[in-house]
Amino acid sequence: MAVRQISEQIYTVGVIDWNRRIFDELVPLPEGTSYNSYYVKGSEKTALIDTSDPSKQEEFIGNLIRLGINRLDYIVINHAEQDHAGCLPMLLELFPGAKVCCSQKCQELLALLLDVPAGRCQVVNSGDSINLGDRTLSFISAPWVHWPETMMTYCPEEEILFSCDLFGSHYATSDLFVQDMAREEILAKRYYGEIMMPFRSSIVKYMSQLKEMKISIIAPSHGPLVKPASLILDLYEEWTSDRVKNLVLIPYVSMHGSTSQMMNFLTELLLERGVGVKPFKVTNPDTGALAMELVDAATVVFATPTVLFGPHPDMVSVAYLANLIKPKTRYASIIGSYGWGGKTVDTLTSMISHIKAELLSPVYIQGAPNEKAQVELQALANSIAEKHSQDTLVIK
Ligand SMILES: Cc1cc2nc3c(=O)[nH]c(=O)nc-3n(C[C@H](O)[C@H](O)[C@H](O)COP(=O)(O)O)c2cc1C
Repeated sequence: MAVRQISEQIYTVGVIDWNRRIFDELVPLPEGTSYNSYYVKGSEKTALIDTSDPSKQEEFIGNLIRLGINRLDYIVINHAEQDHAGCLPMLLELFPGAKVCCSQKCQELLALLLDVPAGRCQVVNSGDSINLGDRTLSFISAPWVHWPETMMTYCPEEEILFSCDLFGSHYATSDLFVQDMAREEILAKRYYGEIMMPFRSSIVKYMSQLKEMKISIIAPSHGPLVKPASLILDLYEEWTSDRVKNLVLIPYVSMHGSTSQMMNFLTELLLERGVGVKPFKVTNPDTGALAMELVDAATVVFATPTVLFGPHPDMVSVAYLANLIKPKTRYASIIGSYGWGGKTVDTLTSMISHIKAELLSPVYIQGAPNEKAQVELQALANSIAEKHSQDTLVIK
Protein backbone atom coordinates (compact mmCIF):
# COMPACT_ATOMS: atom_id res chain seq x y z
CA MET A 1 0.00 0.00 0.00
CA ALA A 2 2.71 2.45 0.94
CA VAL A 3 5.20 1.82 -1.91
CA ARG A 4 5.23 4.98 -3.97
CA GLN A 5 7.63 6.57 -6.38
CA ILE A 6 9.07 9.94 -5.42
CA SER A 7 11.31 10.26 -8.47
CA GLU A 8 12.67 7.91 -11.11
CA GLN A 9 15.15 6.36 -8.70
CA ILE A 10 13.68 7.01 -5.27
CA TYR A 11 10.74 5.28 -3.61
CA THR A 12 9.02 5.51 -0.27
CA VAL A 13 8.66 2.02 1.18
CA GLY A 14 7.63 2.76 4.77
CA VAL A 15 4.34 2.01 6.47
CA ILE A 16 1.34 4.17 7.30
CA ASP A 17 -0.04 3.48 10.78
CA TRP A 18 -3.60 4.73 10.50
CA ASN A 19 -4.79 3.53 13.90
CA ARG A 20 -2.01 4.28 16.36
CA ARG A 21 -3.24 6.77 18.94
CA ILE A 22 -0.30 7.25 21.31
CA PHE A 23 3.44 7.46 20.72
CA ASP A 24 6.15 6.72 23.29
CA GLU A 25 3.20 6.30 25.72
CA LEU A 26 3.34 10.09 25.82
CA VAL A 27 2.38 11.81 22.59
CA PRO A 28 -1.26 11.61 21.48
CA LEU A 29 -1.69 10.81 17.76
CA PRO A 30 -5.09 12.19 16.70
CA GLU A 31 -4.27 11.48 13.04
CA GLY A 32 -2.12 8.33 13.36
CA THR A 33 1.41 8.42 11.96
CA SER A 34 3.74 6.85 9.41
CA TYR A 35 7.19 5.29 9.65
CA ASN A 36 8.94 6.46 6.51
CA SER A 37 11.66 4.50 4.82
CA TYR A 38 13.19 5.41 1.46
CA TYR A 39 14.77 3.24 -1.21
CA VAL A 40 17.40 4.83 -3.45
CA LYS A 41 18.34 2.94 -6.59
CA GLY A 42 21.67 4.18 -7.93
CA SER A 43 23.09 2.98 -11.24
CA GLU A 44 25.61 0.81 -9.36
CA LYS A 45 24.46 0.45 -5.80
CA THR A 46 21.30 0.64 -3.73
CA ALA A 47 20.49 2.05 -0.32
CA LEU A 48 17.61 2.06 2.10
CA ILE A 49 17.23 5.07 4.37
CA ASP A 50 15.74 4.10 7.75
CA THR A 51 13.32 1.22 8.33
CA SER A 52 9.97 1.03 10.12
CA ASP A 53 8.49 0.47 13.54
CA PRO A 54 8.85 -3.25 14.40
CA SER A 55 5.08 -3.51 14.97
CA LYS A 56 4.77 -3.07 11.18
CA GLN A 57 7.68 -5.28 10.18
CA GLU A 58 5.60 -7.70 8.11
CA GLU A 59 4.04 -4.93 6.07
CA PHE A 60 7.39 -3.20 5.67
CA ILE A 61 9.20 -6.30 4.41
CA GLY A 62 6.18 -6.90 2.14
CA ASN A 63 6.80 -3.47 0.59
CA LEU A 64 10.41 -4.35 -0.18
CA ILE A 65 9.36 -7.65 -1.74
CA ARG A 66 6.66 -5.93 -3.80
CA LEU A 67 9.26 -3.57 -5.20
CA GLY A 68 11.47 -6.54 -6.09
CA ILE A 69 14.35 -5.45 -3.86
CA ASN A 70 16.64 -8.47 -3.64
CA ARG A 71 19.90 -6.69 -2.94
CA LEU A 72 20.81 -3.82 -0.64
CA ASP A 73 24.31 -2.42 -0.46
CA TYR A 74 23.67 0.12 2.29
CA ILE A 75 21.11 0.67 5.01
CA VAL A 76 21.41 4.24 6.24
CA ILE A 77 20.18 4.67 9.81
CA ASN A 78 19.67 8.33 10.63
CA HIS A 79 18.37 7.63 14.13
CA ALA A 80 18.56 4.55 16.39
CA GLU A 81 15.08 4.83 17.93
CA GLN A 82 13.01 1.71 17.31
CA ASP A 83 10.33 3.40 15.22
CA HIS A 84 13.05 4.01 12.58
CA ALA A 85 15.61 1.28 13.19
CA GLY A 86 13.39 -1.44 14.67
CA CYS A 87 13.32 -3.62 11.53
CA LEU A 88 17.10 -3.49 11.12
CA PRO A 89 17.87 -6.90 12.72
CA MET A 90 15.47 -8.58 10.28
CA LEU A 91 16.92 -6.62 7.33
CA LEU A 92 20.45 -7.66 8.27
CA GLU A 93 19.34 -11.28 8.07
CA LEU A 94 17.57 -10.79 4.75
CA PHE A 95 20.42 -8.78 3.20
CA PRO A 96 23.67 -10.28 4.52
CA GLY A 97 25.80 -8.09 2.23
CA ALA A 98 24.30 -4.78 3.40
CA LYS A 99 26.39 -2.32 5.41
CA VAL A 100 24.71 -0.08 7.98
CA CYS A 101 25.79 3.57 7.55
CA CYS A 102 25.34 5.50 10.77
CA SER A 103 27.07 7.86 13.18
CA GLN A 104 29.45 6.50 15.83
CA LYS A 105 26.94 7.27 18.58
CA CYS A 106 24.19 5.61 16.57
CA GLN A 107 26.27 2.49 16.15
CA GLU A 108 26.66 2.29 19.94
CA LEU A 109 22.93 2.72 20.47
CA LEU A 110 22.06 0.17 17.76
CA ALA A 111 24.23 -2.37 19.59
CA LEU A 112 22.56 -1.58 22.92
CA LEU A 113 18.97 -1.35 21.73
CA LEU A 114 18.83 -3.84 18.88
CA ASP A 115 21.92 -5.99 19.30
CA VAL A 116 23.29 -4.90 15.90
CA PRO A 117 26.87 -6.20 15.51
CA ALA A 118 29.48 -3.44 15.13
CA GLY A 119 30.99 -5.43 12.25
CA ARG A 120 27.90 -4.74 10.12
CA CYS A 121 28.23 -0.96 10.58
CA GLN A 122 30.17 1.59 8.58
CA VAL A 123 30.52 4.64 10.81
CA VAL A 124 30.11 7.91 8.90
CA ASN A 125 30.83 11.48 9.89
CA SER A 126 29.30 14.77 8.87
CA GLY A 127 30.35 15.54 5.29
CA ASP A 128 31.03 11.90 4.38
CA SER A 129 29.14 10.43 1.46
CA ILE A 130 28.49 7.13 -0.25
CA ASN A 131 28.50 6.74 -4.00
CA LEU A 132 25.67 4.73 -5.56
CA GLY A 133 26.82 5.41 -9.12
CA ASP A 134 24.65 8.16 -10.52
CA ARG A 135 23.30 9.03 -7.07
CA THR A 136 25.16 10.15 -3.95
CA LEU A 137 24.09 10.18 -0.34
CA SER A 138 25.90 12.57 1.95
CA PHE A 139 25.51 12.81 5.69
CA ILE A 140 24.88 15.76 7.97
CA SER A 141 25.44 15.22 11.65
CA ALA A 142 22.46 16.63 13.60
CA PRO A 143 22.78 15.63 17.25
CA TRP A 144 19.96 16.60 19.60
CA VAL A 145 17.05 16.64 17.23
CA HIS A 146 15.98 14.78 19.35
CA TRP A 147 18.56 12.13 20.32
CA PRO A 148 22.36 12.56 20.47
CA GLU A 149 23.14 10.22 17.57
CA THR A 150 20.86 11.71 14.92
CA MET A 151 22.00 12.60 11.42
CA MET A 152 20.29 13.65 8.20
CA THR A 153 20.99 12.35 4.69
CA TYR A 154 21.08 14.44 1.53
CA CYS A 155 20.90 13.39 -2.10
CA PRO A 156 22.36 16.29 -4.14
CA GLU A 157 21.34 14.94 -7.57
CA GLU A 158 17.68 14.95 -6.46
CA GLU A 159 17.94 17.87 -4.01
CA ILE A 160 16.15 15.75 -1.40
CA LEU A 161 16.88 16.07 2.29
CA PHE A 162 16.00 12.97 4.31
CA SER A 163 15.59 14.97 7.48
CA CYS A 164 14.80 12.18 9.95
CA ASP A 165 12.50 13.41 12.74
CA LEU A 166 13.19 17.07 12.00
CA PHE A 167 10.39 18.70 9.96
CA GLY A 168 8.16 15.65 10.44
CA SER A 169 4.55 15.31 11.48
CA HIS A 170 2.52 12.51 12.99
CA TYR A 171 0.05 12.32 10.16
CA ALA A 172 -1.32 9.19 8.49
CA THR A 173 -2.34 10.35 5.04
CA SER A 174 -2.50 8.88 1.57
CA ASP A 175 -0.97 12.11 0.23
CA LEU A 176 2.65 11.45 -0.70
CA PHE A 177 3.38 15.18 -0.62
CA VAL A 178 1.64 17.67 1.63
CA GLN A 179 -1.54 18.85 -0.14
CA ASP A 180 -3.44 20.61 2.62
CA MET A 181 -0.99 23.14 4.02
CA ALA A 182 -3.38 24.37 6.73
CA ARG A 183 -3.64 20.81 8.09
CA GLU A 184 0.11 20.29 7.79
CA GLU A 185 0.79 23.49 9.70
CA ILE A 186 -1.29 22.27 12.65
CA LEU A 187 0.15 18.75 12.73
CA ALA A 188 3.73 19.85 12.11
CA LYS A 189 3.42 22.51 14.82
CA ARG A 190 2.05 19.95 17.24
CA TYR A 191 4.98 17.67 16.41
CA TYR A 192 7.48 20.52 16.74
CA GLY A 193 6.04 21.47 20.14
CA GLU A 194 6.02 17.94 21.50
CA ILE A 195 9.31 16.65 20.16
CA MET A 196 11.55 19.35 18.72
CA MET A 197 10.97 22.45 20.87
CA PRO A 198 13.32 21.37 23.69
CA PHE A 199 16.11 21.47 21.06
CA ARG A 200 15.27 24.86 19.61
CA SER A 201 18.80 26.24 19.93
CA SER A 202 20.31 23.26 18.06
CA ILE A 203 17.66 23.49 15.36
CA VAL A 204 18.44 27.17 14.78
CA LYS A 205 22.03 26.16 13.98
CA TYR A 206 20.95 23.42 11.56
CA MET A 207 18.52 25.79 9.88
CA SER A 208 21.31 28.19 8.94
CA GLN A 209 23.38 25.25 7.65
CA LEU A 210 20.46 23.98 5.56
CA LYS A 211 19.89 27.45 4.09
CA GLU A 212 23.22 27.11 2.26
CA MET A 213 22.05 23.92 0.53
CA LYS A 214 19.80 23.38 -2.48
CA ILE A 215 16.81 21.54 -1.07
CA SER A 216 13.69 20.99 -3.17
CA ILE A 217 12.06 18.23 -1.16
CA ILE A 218 12.03 17.45 2.54
CA ALA A 219 11.51 13.74 3.16
CA PRO A 220 10.99 13.30 6.91
CA SER A 221 10.69 10.12 8.96
CA HIS A 222 7.05 10.71 9.86
CA GLY A 223 4.24 12.22 7.81
CA PRO A 224 4.05 13.37 4.18
CA LEU A 225 6.96 14.81 2.18
CA VAL A 226 7.10 18.56 1.68
CA LYS A 227 7.65 20.23 -1.70
CA PRO A 228 8.75 22.97 -2.02
CA ALA A 229 10.90 22.59 1.07
CA SER A 230 10.40 26.26 1.90
CA LEU A 231 6.85 25.48 3.07
CA ILE A 232 8.13 23.74 6.18
CA LEU A 233 11.45 25.61 6.47
CA ASP A 234 9.58 28.93 6.73
CA LEU A 235 7.34 27.57 9.48
CA TYR A 236 10.35 26.31 11.44
CA GLU A 237 12.04 29.67 10.94
CA GLU A 238 9.10 31.29 12.72
CA TRP A 239 8.67 28.69 15.47
CA THR A 240 12.36 28.63 16.35
CA SER A 241 12.64 32.43 16.31
CA ASP A 242 12.36 34.43 19.55
CA ARG A 243 9.09 35.96 18.38
CA VAL A 244 5.88 35.12 20.25
CA LYS A 245 2.16 35.75 19.74
CA ASN A 246 0.05 38.24 21.65
CA LEU A 247 -1.52 35.28 23.45
CA VAL A 248 -1.97 34.12 27.04
CA LEU A 249 -2.24 30.40 27.60
CA ILE A 250 -4.10 29.55 30.83
CA PRO A 251 -3.74 25.90 31.85
CA TYR A 252 -6.40 25.54 34.57
CA VAL A 253 -8.05 23.15 36.97
CA SER A 254 -10.67 23.81 39.62
CA MET A 255 -12.43 21.47 42.07
CA HIS A 256 -15.20 23.73 43.37
CA GLY A 257 -15.21 26.61 40.91
CA SER A 258 -13.16 29.35 42.59
CA THR A 259 -10.11 29.02 40.37
CA SER A 260 -12.39 28.68 37.31
CA GLN A 261 -14.09 31.96 38.23
CA MET A 262 -10.69 33.63 38.46
CA MET A 263 -9.64 32.18 35.11
CA ASN A 264 -12.87 33.37 33.46
CA PHE A 265 -12.53 36.84 34.95
CA LEU A 266 -8.91 37.12 33.82
CA THR A 267 -9.89 35.91 30.35
CA GLU A 268 -12.50 38.70 30.05
CA LEU A 269 -10.05 41.31 31.27
CA LEU A 270 -7.40 40.24 28.79
CA LEU A 271 -9.83 40.18 25.88
CA GLU A 272 -10.96 43.71 26.80
CA ARG A 273 -7.31 44.75 26.61
CA GLY A 274 -6.78 43.26 23.14
CA VAL A 275 -4.82 40.22 24.31
CA GLY A 276 -5.62 36.76 22.91
CA VAL A 277 -6.43 34.02 25.44
CA LYS A 278 -6.45 30.23 25.31
CA PRO A 279 -7.88 28.54 28.43
CA PHE A 280 -6.69 24.93 28.58
CA LYS A 281 -8.30 22.47 30.99
CA VAL A 282 -5.59 20.21 32.41
CA THR A 283 -7.88 17.33 33.46
CA ASN A 284 -7.15 14.47 31.01
CA PRO A 285 -5.22 16.91 28.82
CA ASP A 286 -4.32 16.47 25.18
CA THR A 287 -0.64 17.14 25.78
CA GLY A 288 -0.03 17.65 22.06
CA ALA A 289 -2.53 20.50 21.96
CA LEU A 290 -0.85 21.98 25.03
CA ALA A 291 2.60 21.73 23.44
CA MET A 292 1.27 23.39 20.29
CA GLU A 293 0.00 26.40 22.24
CA LEU A 294 3.29 26.61 24.13
CA VAL A 295 5.19 27.01 20.85
CA ASP A 296 4.41 30.71 20.61
CA ALA A 297 2.19 31.99 23.45
CA ALA A 298 3.82 35.11 24.92
CA THR A 299 2.49 34.38 28.42
CA VAL A 300 1.43 31.37 30.46
CA VAL A 301 -0.75 31.74 33.56
CA PHE A 302 -1.04 28.54 35.60
CA ALA A 303 -4.40 28.42 37.40
CA THR A 304 -4.71 25.85 40.18
CA PRO A 305 -6.25 25.42 43.62
CA THR A 306 -4.20 24.08 46.53
CA VAL A 307 -4.46 20.35 47.18
CA LEU A 308 -2.58 18.85 50.11
CA PHE A 309 -0.39 21.97 50.44
CA GLY A 310 0.65 22.13 46.80
CA PRO A 311 -0.70 22.50 43.25
CA HIS A 312 -3.41 20.13 42.04
CA PRO A 313 -1.67 16.94 40.77
CA ASP A 314 -3.06 17.44 37.24
CA MET A 315 -1.39 20.86 37.19
CA VAL A 316 1.84 19.35 38.50
CA SER A 317 1.90 17.01 35.55
CA VAL A 318 1.22 19.80 33.03
CA ALA A 319 3.75 22.19 34.60
CA TYR A 320 6.35 19.42 34.62
CA LEU A 321 5.75 18.77 30.93
CA ALA A 322 5.76 22.48 30.02
CA ASN A 323 9.06 22.87 31.84
CA LEU A 324 10.58 19.88 29.99
CA ILE A 325 9.75 21.17 26.54
CA LYS A 326 11.26 24.61 27.25
CA PRO A 327 8.88 26.98 25.47
CA LYS A 328 10.05 30.50 24.59
CA THR A 329 7.36 31.97 26.87
CA ARG A 330 8.27 35.53 27.90
CA TYR A 331 6.00 36.02 30.93
CA ALA A 332 4.42 33.68 33.46
CA SER A 333 2.14 33.92 36.46
CA ILE A 334 0.09 31.79 38.83
CA ILE A 335 -3.49 32.28 39.98
CA GLY A 336 -5.80 30.20 42.15
CA SER A 337 -7.50 29.60 45.44
CA TYR A 338 -6.62 27.88 48.70
CA GLY A 339 -8.53 27.06 51.90
CA TRP A 340 -6.10 27.39 54.81
CA GLY A 341 -2.49 27.33 53.64
CA GLY A 342 0.22 25.67 51.60
CA LYS A 343 3.14 26.27 49.24
CA THR A 344 1.42 26.14 45.86
CA VAL A 345 3.03 29.27 44.41
CA ASP A 346 6.53 28.34 45.58
CA THR A 347 6.20 24.75 44.43
CA LEU A 348 4.89 25.69 40.98
CA THR A 349 7.50 28.43 40.55
CA SER A 350 10.31 26.01 41.31
CA MET A 351 8.84 23.52 38.85
CA ILE A 352 9.07 25.85 35.85
CA SER A 353 12.69 26.93 36.12
CA HIS A 354 13.47 25.93 32.51
CA ILE A 355 10.89 28.40 31.28
CA LYS A 356 13.00 31.51 31.21
CA ALA A 357 10.01 33.79 31.63
CA GLU A 358 9.64 36.91 33.76
CA LEU A 359 7.35 35.98 36.66
CA LEU A 360 4.49 38.45 37.08
CA SER A 361 2.94 38.84 40.56
CA PRO A 362 0.74 35.80 41.31
CA VAL A 363 -2.86 36.25 42.42
CA TYR A 364 -3.37 33.57 45.03
CA ILE A 365 -6.40 34.03 47.23
CA GLN A 366 -8.13 32.37 50.17
CA GLY A 367 -11.59 31.01 49.33
CA ALA A 368 -13.89 32.26 46.60
CA PRO A 369 -12.77 35.30 44.59
CA ASN A 370 -13.94 38.57 46.20
CA GLU A 371 -13.53 42.21 45.24
CA LYS A 372 -9.90 42.25 46.36
CA ALA A 373 -9.18 39.29 44.08
CA GLN A 374 -10.83 41.13 41.20
CA VAL A 375 -8.63 44.15 41.77
CA GLU A 376 -5.52 41.95 41.82
CA LEU A 377 -6.60 40.17 38.63
CA GLN A 378 -7.14 43.55 36.99
CA ALA A 379 -3.59 44.51 37.94
CA LEU A 380 -2.30 41.23 36.46
CA ALA A 381 -4.27 41.79 33.23
CA ASN A 382 -2.92 45.36 32.99
CA SER A 383 0.60 44.15 33.56
CA ILE A 384 0.31 41.43 30.87
CA ALA A 385 -1.25 43.83 28.34
CA GLU A 386 1.46 46.41 29.00
CA LYS A 387 4.30 43.88 28.76
CA HIS A 388 2.92 42.54 25.47
CA SER A 389 2.48 45.99 23.96
CA GLN A 390 5.98 47.14 24.90
CA ASP A 391 7.80 43.95 24.01
CA THR A 392 9.22 44.12 20.48
CA LEU A 393 9.29 40.31 20.28
CA VAL A 394 5.51 40.05 20.68
CA ILE A 395 3.86 40.01 17.25
CA LYS A 396 1.04 42.57 17.41
C1 LIG B 1 -8.67 17.15 48.36
C2 LIG B 1 -8.50 18.56 48.83
C3 LIG B 1 -7.34 18.94 49.45
C4 LIG B 1 -7.16 20.26 49.86
N1 LIG B 1 -5.98 20.61 50.44
C5 LIG B 1 -5.78 21.89 50.80
C6 LIG B 1 -4.56 22.31 51.38
O1 LIG B 1 -3.66 21.52 51.62
N2 LIG B 1 -4.40 23.60 51.70
C7 LIG B 1 -5.37 24.51 51.49
O2 LIG B 1 -5.18 25.69 51.75
N3 LIG B 1 -6.56 24.16 50.94
C8 LIG B 1 -6.78 22.87 50.59
N4 LIG B 1 -7.96 22.50 50.04
C9 LIG B 1 -9.02 23.49 49.89
C10 LIG B 1 -9.04 24.11 48.50
O3 LIG B 1 -7.77 24.59 48.12
C11 LIG B 1 -10.02 25.26 48.49
O4 LIG B 1 -11.31 24.73 48.74
C12 LIG B 1 -10.01 26.05 47.23
O5 LIG B 1 -10.83 27.18 47.36
C13 LIG B 1 -10.55 25.21 46.06
O6 LIG B 1 -10.48 25.95 44.88
P1 LIG B 1 -11.39 25.53 43.63
O7 LIG B 1 -12.79 25.95 43.95
O8 LIG B 1 -10.83 26.23 42.47
O9 LIG B 1 -11.29 24.05 43.49
C14 LIG B 1 -8.17 21.20 49.65
C15 LIG B 1 -9.36 20.80 49.02
C16 LIG B 1 -9.53 19.50 48.61
C17 LIG B 1 -10.81 19.10 47.95
